[in-house]
Amino acid sequence: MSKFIVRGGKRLTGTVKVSGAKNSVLPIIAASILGEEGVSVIHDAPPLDDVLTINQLLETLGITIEYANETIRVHANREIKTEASYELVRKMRASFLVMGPLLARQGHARIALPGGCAIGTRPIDQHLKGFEALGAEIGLGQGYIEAKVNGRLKGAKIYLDFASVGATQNIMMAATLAQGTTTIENAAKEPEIVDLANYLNAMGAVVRGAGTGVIRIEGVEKLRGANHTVIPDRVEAGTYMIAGAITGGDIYVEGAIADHLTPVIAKMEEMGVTVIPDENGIRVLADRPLRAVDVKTLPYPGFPTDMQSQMMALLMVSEGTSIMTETVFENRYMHVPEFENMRGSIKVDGRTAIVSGGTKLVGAKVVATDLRAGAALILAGLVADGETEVGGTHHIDRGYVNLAYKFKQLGADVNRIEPERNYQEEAPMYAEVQSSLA
Ligand SMILES: CC(=O)N[C@H]1[C@@H](OP(=O)(O)OP(=O)(O)OC[C@H]2O[C@@H](n3ccc(=O)[nH]c3=O)[C@H](O)[C@@H]2O)O[C@H](CO)[C@@H](O)[C@@H]1O
Ligand SMILES: C=C(OP(=O)(O)O)C(=O)O
Repeated sequence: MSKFIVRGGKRLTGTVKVSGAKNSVLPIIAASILGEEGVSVIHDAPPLDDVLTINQLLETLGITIEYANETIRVHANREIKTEASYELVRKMRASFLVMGPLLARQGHARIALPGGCAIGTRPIDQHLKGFEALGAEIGLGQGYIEAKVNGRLKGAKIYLDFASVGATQNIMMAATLAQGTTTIENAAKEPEIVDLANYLNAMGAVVRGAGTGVIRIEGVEKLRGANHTVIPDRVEAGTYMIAGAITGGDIYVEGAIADHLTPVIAKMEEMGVTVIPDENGIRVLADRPLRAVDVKTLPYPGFPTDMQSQMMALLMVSEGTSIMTETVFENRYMHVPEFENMRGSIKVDGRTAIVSGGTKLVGAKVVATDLRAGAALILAGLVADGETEVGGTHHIDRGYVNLAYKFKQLGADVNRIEPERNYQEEAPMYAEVQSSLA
């Protein structure tokens, strides 16, 4: 079984470079389905398991994908199928993002139900409400959701009950080819929504207001492939920023965009970390004891839920008691028992976690229960006494490119131990990506 071995006690220094954002590239690859003419070229596409999964999904639809040197070329200018199988959708919820583009372009999509996962039940009712408002008929049966429309979708006004990132993206993509104007109210405002809107507009769509709570989409007849560079991953950047802070280090996170990380920077500064952004990245310097702070996760521009577990690792070793409140997902404290194995002191009551700081963490065998939990355990391992063994690496591979290598560049003692993988057998494309990185 593959695992990360972290030996604590190293102060991190130096530079680490951020990869393209997982949560941007996935919807952008899904949106490429809309390119009936030409080819899409997507730069800074990080070689992550999730990216390989969505590429495979598009290939099962009959789309040709070329992936080398972090650039993906999508040839969707051909006949495509409209069914996404359970095998691929179950691996990754974001697979459901192909529904909007398929429905818009083909008038039909049959996608396996994405189901729940470790961080909560994650319903898709807001996506479906949007598709129905645009005139689609939705059917549920035998583990699949089927959506169809006679002719084109029709623009509509859609109010989201929650500013869901996925629902905003799915509806935005569906609306690009609808007849007339669509307005999404209480839309999500994440930078990944803006990145997707920029890509759609480059394809010929007319999307306005992305990044605000109201997005307007004027439907057009046809979209074509476009060139696009994915934004840097703000969650990966935030994870390394916390690594700098937790080890009392002095690091530069190259490519990090401070505007995308405002709440993370604000909380770190409140704790006593010095954060110095410039136009190419962010320097993080921690040269004094850190103070406890309270943190509440919220949709953007609030504190990101995807940084909650990493922040909790930092709070465990800061002076004082902190209150963490998770408002986005109802069950995102699965990492707490793992932290407790490392002698972390945390009391969870529903959506609240009370973190007693000032803990001397001790290395232990722990397991990543989800992607960010895995990153947080590695962060805790960086300051724990002795050795921390982090299992569940498949979660971490969904979202962090070359994690052990990047940590080593900063001087951390993080190693990946793994049985030989037969990349060729697992996914032919994997072999290509790995060799392009070598
Ligand atoms: C691939 C990707 O971009 N994933 C991100 C995306 O996930 P995702 O797009 O799945 O997250 P959403 O914003 O949709 O979900 C947020 C909340 O809304 C609820 N909800 C969502 C849709 C719906 O139809 N009904 C409903 O009730 C969810 O259960 C959850 O409690 O945003 C999350 C919130 O920032 C991040 O943690 C994920 O990393
Ligand atoms: C929850 C996450 O991703 P996903 O929505 O793909 O599960 C994440 O990136 O932390």
